[in-house]
Amino acid sequence: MNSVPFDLTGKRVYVAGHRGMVGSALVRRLAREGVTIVTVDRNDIDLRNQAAVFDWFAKVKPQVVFLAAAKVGGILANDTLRADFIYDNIAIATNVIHAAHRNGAEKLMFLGSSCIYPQLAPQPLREDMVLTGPLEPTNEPYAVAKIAGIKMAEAYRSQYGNDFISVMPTNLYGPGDNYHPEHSHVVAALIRRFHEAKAAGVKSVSVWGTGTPRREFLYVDDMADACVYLMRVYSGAGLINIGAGKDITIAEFARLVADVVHYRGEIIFEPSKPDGTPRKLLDVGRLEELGWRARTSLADGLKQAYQAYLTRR
Ligand SMILES: NC(=O)C1=CN([C@@H]2O[C@H](COP(=O)(O)OP(=O)(O)OC[C@H]3O[C@@H](n4cnc5c(N)ncnc54)[C@H](OP(=O)(O)O)[C@@H]3O)[C@@H](O)[C@H]2O)C=CC1
Ligand SMILES: C[C@H]1O[C@H](OP(=O)(O)OP(=O)(O)OC[C@H]2O[C@@H](n3cnc4c(=O)[nH]c(N)nc43)[C@H](O)[C@@H]2O)[C@@H](O)[C@@H](O)C1=O
Repeated sequence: MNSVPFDLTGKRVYVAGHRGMVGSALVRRLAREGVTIVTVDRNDIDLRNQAAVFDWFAKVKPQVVFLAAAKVGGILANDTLRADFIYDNIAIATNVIHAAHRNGAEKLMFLGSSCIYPQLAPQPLREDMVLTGPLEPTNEPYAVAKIAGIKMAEAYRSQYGNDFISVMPTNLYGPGDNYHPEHSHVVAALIRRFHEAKAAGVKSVSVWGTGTPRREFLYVDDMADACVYLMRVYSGAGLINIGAGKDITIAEFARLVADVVHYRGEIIFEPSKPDGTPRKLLDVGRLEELGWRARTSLADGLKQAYQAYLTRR
């Protein structure tokens, strides 16, 4: 596996999706790197608009690109807004990756997701398991769009020699998360639901599904640190999983969140809501071989995430 030092110092670094949870964590993390961070608001450039993206790239010519922009959501959003998830995410990936190539970007990192792996693949999930089996139905459109982005990065490396890499993050949480009652991921959803139940003195709180699926959670500032680290040290066609290396059942996780929020009521499960894939623990062997490990424990991360929720603007 190639480990080629890439010096970020003094470079013009474009963070696509800079207002999002990962994008804002990347901006925080890159502030320590002596780079010129370049961003553009969605109201100015909709990354689904190819002409606008090509014009902007030709003017700004970012040297490095973190492609964190995407249509993102939890299991219910993915399962209901299926056309939006595939259209937006294929459009964003194709426009930004091609624009980076056309304008000579020295390096680009595409952010995929752990949902690209087959629904029932052996665990933990290794990077070579992509496309070895059927995908999880609830987020298949999103996963197909992410796989397209991965394949584009590989194809541009093969045909044009572009140094475009792809990383596969596990479930992420932390400051700047999306707290939408239906469309959020489980961490933000339960922080908000338990907090509101505590404030209202509600006797019980419902958690979707059976509580039996297992999930791995990585604090978003660890994710940003891993991305900057890999941008500096990794250059290759293969994917790199970014994870915490351990998982937990949703039932145990809900208990953890209730404890952090100090909610004392009952937790009841709603089996009519989708469980999604039973497990998606990432194999982080490649990441550790490259010298990076997650530092924030789930207990500490949840405390910080709850504080961020309480102080969010
Ligand atoms: N959250 C998670 O658990 C995981 C996330 N990922 C990946 O990490 C990346 C970031 O995710 P996350 O930070 O959670 O997502 P967010 O939804 O928090 O951020 C996504 C960002 O993309 C921007 N964006 C979306 N559509 C467009 C568009 N058409 N034009 C311009 N900008 C757009 C949004 O802008 P605006 O805010 O203005 O709408 C937002 O800033 C994504 O690629 C996602 O697939 C991977 C695995 C897990
Ligand atoms: C990152 C990943 O995120 C998505 O996949 P997911 O991991 O299934 O995402 P999730 O966080 O929404 O659910 C995790 C588990 O949690 C349970 N669960 C309980 N109660 C709530 C709840 O209130 N909200 C949500 N969302 N889930 C709940 C839920 O039933 C499921 O078993 C992909 O669409 C895709 O976007 C992707 O790549």
